[in-house]
Amino acid sequence: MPKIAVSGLTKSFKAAKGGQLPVIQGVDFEVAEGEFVAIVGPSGCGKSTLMNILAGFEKPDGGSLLIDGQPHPGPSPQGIVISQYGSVFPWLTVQQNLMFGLTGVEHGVDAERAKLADHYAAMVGLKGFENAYPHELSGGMLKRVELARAFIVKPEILYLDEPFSALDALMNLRMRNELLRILAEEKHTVLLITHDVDEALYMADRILVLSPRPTRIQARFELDMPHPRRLISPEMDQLREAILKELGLEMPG
Ligand SMILES: Nc1ncnc2c1ncn2[C@@H]1O[C@H](COP(=O)(O)OP(=O)(O)OP(=O)(O)O)[C@@H](O)[C@H]1O
Repeated sequence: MPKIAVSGLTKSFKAAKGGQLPVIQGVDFEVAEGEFVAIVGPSGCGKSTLMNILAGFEKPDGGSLLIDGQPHPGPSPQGIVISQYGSVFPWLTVQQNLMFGLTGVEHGVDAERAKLADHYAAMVGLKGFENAYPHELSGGMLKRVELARAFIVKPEILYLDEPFSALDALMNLRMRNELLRILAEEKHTVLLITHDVDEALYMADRILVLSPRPTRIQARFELDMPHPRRLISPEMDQLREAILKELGLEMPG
């Protein structure tokens, strides 16, 4: 059974000038457990709307969305979203931010939760910063706190909505490697929404290309390649060109 099964999904919004603005027009795909699927699409096509529906924050008008064969349970710790905007609490230390989501009895007493928080802080390279406040950290370090905060609750699905797009180019590349390293240790199902084709090529097992709004899936690409990947190779160049062509960007011959 697929982890996520989406079929015939549709969504419209009320348009500012009256009438309906169709945004999603019949999206179908499945994601297997442990698979990393990237969804790329042109600006304004409906990527964030699709992600909000997939993560359970928004209801579709039509179609079905099943998680483990069941109707979507809505937002829950089973599915964690990481977006470009960040969600770290500025008034809590790194350790307190990481402990925040550990509310279950299985997480034990405070001392055990603090130990778990420190383990995850170390996993994302923040050892020694457990007692630092967010304003004392760089943008890349804040992103690491967010990754740790997502992984510590052991979500079954990670929803990544342009997670690294607010970082500078070098930090963006670092965080891709960091994410892949953690995913190799702790297998999760991942859905990444991005406009960055290279980000998708670097990390995903499969890439779905969305059409302009009202969006549907226009093309699908399989990437049966081991990690770490070289972004410059004849195979990657061919894939990149094919995806950019689907997005309406022809490379000069
Ligand atoms: N709550 C809403 N009410 C009305 N219209 C909306 C709403 N949310 C999104 N839209 C419209 O739906 C369309 C798709 O928006 P969405 O943010 O999903 O696109 P996107 O592909 O994520 O965009 P970008 O690449 O620029 O981030 C846009 O035209 C937007 O104005």
